[in-house]
Formats: sequence, structure tokens, C-alpha cells
Amino acid sequence: CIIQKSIAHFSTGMHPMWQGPLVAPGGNRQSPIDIRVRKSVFDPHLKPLTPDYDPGTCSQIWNNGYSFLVEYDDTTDKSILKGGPLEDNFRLCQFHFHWGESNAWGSEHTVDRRLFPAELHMVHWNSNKYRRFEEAVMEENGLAVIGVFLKIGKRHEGLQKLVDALPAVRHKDSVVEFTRFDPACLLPANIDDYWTYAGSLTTPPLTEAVTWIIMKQHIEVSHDQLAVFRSLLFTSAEEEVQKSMVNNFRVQQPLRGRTVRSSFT
Ligand SMILES: NS(=O)(=O)c1ccc(C(=O)N[C@@H](c2ccccc2)c2cnnn2CC(=O)NCCCS)cc1
Ligand SMILES: [Zn+2]
Repeated sequence: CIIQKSIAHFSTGMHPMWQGPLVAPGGNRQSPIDIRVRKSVFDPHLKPLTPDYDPGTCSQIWNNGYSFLVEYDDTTDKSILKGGPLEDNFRLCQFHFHWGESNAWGSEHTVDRRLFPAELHMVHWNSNKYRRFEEAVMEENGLAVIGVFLKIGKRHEGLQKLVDALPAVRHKDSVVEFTRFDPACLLPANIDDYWTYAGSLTTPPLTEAVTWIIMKQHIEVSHDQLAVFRSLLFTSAEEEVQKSMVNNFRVQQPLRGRTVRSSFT
């Protein structure tokens, strides 16, 4: 999902644009949200998630001035997500993270108000119904995003290859080739236990196109690995004032009567 750089440029003027409009105009399914565990409803019809990713489709890392995106070639159905709450085939186009300046906060979603130091988003679009990402992102059932919470603990061996590449994309709009990375290594051991709800992109255009699938089990990364995320910059090499890329998360949004379903009791 190599998104035309122009979109990223167009939207940079509105720093800190993440906070963006607090709620999209007329939005009643905005993200992120606080997941109230006792209010979630067990749905026995939810199937296990069946991601099937081909590391060969990994292409590059791009610092787009809000996060760093690891992008995948999504011109074929080589890296797809099926099952869970999804009726169709969803193609992986990119993954990225949100994190804080300290380990005390950084995630976008919370579980019973509990914050995590960071959150991984794996972004997929509905390739049964749409021909490309840009179409799907405007449609109600266009996207599926897997959210995984990160906790500080032991070093994540699979993540290290990505961490080592980050200094090459320190500044906004920098891109570096990045291949043969298997995104499945970032998923927790148990992907059968998740919450799912209808929501939106958490950065502009905030479109209400996302089926969110939030993993109950977190992954662990080391303090030093997360510190490298914080060494990235929101700003481009030309700008004289450099701003650390931290706290790139959106404030929580009202549930507006939505039900959060769980795949587990
Ligand atoms: N945080 S999240 O998982 O909810 C999330 C997932 C995907 C996108 C996204 O793909 N947005 C791009 C887009 C391009 C075309 C139409 C609409 C949206 C865009 C807009 N300006 N830059 N981009 C590039 C981009 O990928 N931004 C994601 C930032 C990391 S949160 C945004 C948020
Ligand atoms: Zn995100």
C-alpha cells in the first residue's frame, strides 16, 4: 500500500494533526476507545483469525511524519488476513506503531483504562470488494486493523531487524528498502483471544472504515528497543527545529452505543 507521498505532504501542515478534530464531523464510530472488559459481549460465532503473510511482499520503511510504516506489496493476495469477524479477504498493506515519550503511556486503545507503552497496528484492506487501498479506506467494511499492545520486558528478537533499520528513516519523508520481514513474528502466541468493534482510522482522514481486532495478549519489547522508536523525528532534515517522534497517539473517542465483542469468555 504505497500511498502517494502527496497525501502525506498535504496533511503535514496540520501538526500535531493526530489529535486532529476531536471527533470527525458526524462521527459515531471513531477510534481509539477504552475497552471495558466486563461490558464486552462474548460472540461464539467469531472464528479464529487466520493471517497468512508472505515475508517476500515486504518492501520498505517510510517515515511519514506521524509514525514509521513498514509497507508491503499489496498488488496480489500474497499476504492476507481472513477469519475472525471478517467475511472477506483482507490484504496486508502496512504496519506501524504508536508510542509515548515515557513507558507510562503511548497506546491508543486501553483495556479498562489501562495504558500500554505502545501499540502495533497491522493495516489490511478488503480485496474481495475493492481494487485498491485508496478505495477501501472510504468504505464501511473497507479495512481491518489488528491492534497488539506492547509491554516493556524481554528483548523481542524478531523486532530487532526493524529497530536496526530505523536510524535510516530518522527524518520525515525518508524511505529505506526493507525486505523479507515476516509480520507474523510480531503477533502474540495466542491470537484466538481478541476484542472486535466497528471504528475508524485514528489519524486524518479518520474515515469510519475499520473493523478493529484488538489482541488480548500483548507482546514484549525491551526498553532499549522502544527507545529507538523515540529517536525518530516528526520533522524533515530541512527543518531547523527537530521534534522527537513521541506521543503519536489519538485521544480516546466516545463509544456512542457500540458493542465490543470478544472471541473468548
Ligand atoms: N492508526 S490507524 O491504524 O487507524 C491508520 C491506518 C492507516 C492509515 C492510512 O493509511 N492513512 C493514509 C491514508 C491514505 C489515503 C486515504 C486515507 C488514508 C494516510 C493519510 N496521510 N498519510 N497517510 C499515510 C499513512 O499510512 N498514515 C498512517 C499513519 C500511521 S498511524 C491511517 C491510520
Ligand atoms: Zn495506527
